Amino acid sequence: MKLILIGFMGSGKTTISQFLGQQLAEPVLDLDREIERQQQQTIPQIFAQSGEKGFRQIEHDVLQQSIGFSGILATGGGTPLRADNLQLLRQAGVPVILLVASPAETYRRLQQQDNRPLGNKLDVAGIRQLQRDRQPFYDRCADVSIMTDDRTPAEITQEIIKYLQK
Ligand SMILES: Nc1ncnc2c1ncn2[C@@H]1O[C@H](COP(=O)(O)OP(=O)(O)OP(=O)(O)O)[C@@H](O)[C@H]1O
Ligand SMILES: O=C(O)C1=C[C@@H](O)[C@@H](O)[C@H](O)C1
Ligand SMILES: [Mg+2]
Repeated sequence: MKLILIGFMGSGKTTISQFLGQQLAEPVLDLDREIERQQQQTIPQIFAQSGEKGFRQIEHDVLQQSIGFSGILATGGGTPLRADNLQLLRQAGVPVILLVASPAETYRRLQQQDNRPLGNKLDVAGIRQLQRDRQPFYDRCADVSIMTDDRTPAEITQEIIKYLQK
């Protein structure tokens, strides 16, 4: 593993991981996509069948399998919430980068897709509250935090590369 991206839904983990993979010529593993591949179900289908509790257990198991992967790991928005996941992410011994977007920008981005069972029903106030609830978990995990509002994926990617070169 070369680096790990964490952050709230819509902060850009999946998008930025693809840019970083291109720029750094590293393979990319997206935890949500890997879960869907292994389960042969979409994330909404897993939530509908097994609930959030079932999803979190699958997420943990797939993270445990994936943590030895050498490349760029994009996590799910809730991955750092479990203490055992936090431990796995920290033990990887690579930079953990937190991507941040404001509630209004997050709302705007989440409108573009209907594949987040925990995000799609939230209004801006609901997003602000859930971000607040999760902030301590993200902070415990992250080495550095990067604001993504009003910046293109290419600009954010360059900032991360600069950080890695320091
Ligand atoms: N810097 C940015 N500026 C504008 N739009 C962006 C930016 N980064 C990502 N987006 C858009 O926001 C949406 C969410 O991005 P993405 O899927 O990468 O988020 P994510 O952090 O992986 O979310 P999740 O935790 O739900 O997997 C996408 O439609 C994407 O194109
Ligand atoms: O923030 C969350 O709890 C989630 C984020 C997504 O990446 C998915 O992992 C799933 O929709 C749950
Ligand atoms: Mg994603």
